[in-house]
Amino acid sequence: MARNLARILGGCGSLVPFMKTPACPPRNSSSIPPARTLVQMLFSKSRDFSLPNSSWGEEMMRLYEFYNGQSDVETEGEENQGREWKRLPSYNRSLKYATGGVYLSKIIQSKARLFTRNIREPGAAFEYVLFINKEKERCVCVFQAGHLLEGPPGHVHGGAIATMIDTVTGTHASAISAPVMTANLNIDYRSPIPLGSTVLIESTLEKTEGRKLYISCKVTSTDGSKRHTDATALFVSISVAHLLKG
Ligand SMILES: CCCCCCCC/C=C\CCCCCCCC(=O)SCCNC(=O)CCNC(=O)[C@H](O)C(C)(C)COP(=O)(O)OP(=O)(O)OC[C@H]1O[C@@H](n2cnc3c(N)ncnc32)[C@H](O)[C@@H]1OP(=O)(O)O
Repeated sequence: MARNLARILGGCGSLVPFMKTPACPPRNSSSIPPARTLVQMLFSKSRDFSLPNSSWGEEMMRLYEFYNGQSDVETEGEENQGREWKRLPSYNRSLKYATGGVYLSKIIQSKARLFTRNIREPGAAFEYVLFINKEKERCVCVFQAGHLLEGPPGHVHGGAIATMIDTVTGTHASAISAPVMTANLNIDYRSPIPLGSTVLIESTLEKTEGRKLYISCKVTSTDGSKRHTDATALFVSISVAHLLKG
């Protein structure tokens, strides 16, 4: 299942064989990238945004190392090491493999990118890493909120918090039953989140009913002493055809 999610979450490099035309056709020869750049575009490995970068603060690094130390490292063809958690890689494309259809094909060839992984400046916006427990009952996300996410002065915008809750619960639901879409999201904002701080976002699978997955979520300070946000979410499993309607 985790491998299945990793496949869906995979990066844009692997889309290339499925594309009939270049992602951004050049208007004239002067806009053709140099050969070295083309080689990099075709063969470089997509950036995994869930790995540490220079913007991660002390608390972000401490928690990353804490959960990563309890996580299996995925290696091709090797047995799991039996640890409790697994880090979920994260790329700036939400789809790895095109499944056909003109609408989807247009999206893939467009500039569309996964919202939370769109801002390339390290530390500017959504810095996060997600871990899922092996039984998939729980996910934990370590989130550091950058300056572009300001809402009330010095604090994180409520929409940015909602985005992260949707991302964590949505990734959790996808790991259980991909693909899914958010049908309902309820949020109680209890205390503001200081900009630049690191918080924990934890999701729990409450129940499944046919195609419906009910997930609860809380955002707390990293020591658990402060409750920032509570949420509940309903996800519905969809067929890929649902996304092809346009
Ligand atoms: C190939 C794709 C792969 C994707 C994989 C991604 C991998 C992860 C990648 C990157 C990680 C980032 C993760 C981010 C996650 C973000 C997710 C979003 O933000 S999604 C965007 C916002 N959501 C919408 O735009 C939905 C719009 N709504 C719909 O499309 C439909 O309404 C939908 C799919 C939700 C349901 O439509 P129906 O036709 O399939 O099914 P019906 O029959 O209406 O509902 C099914 C059941 O759900 C209940 N239901 C539906 N909506 C409900 C609601 N709002 N409240 C309560 N119940 C509801 C119904 O009553 C029904 O229940 P009964 O089976 O009869 O018991």
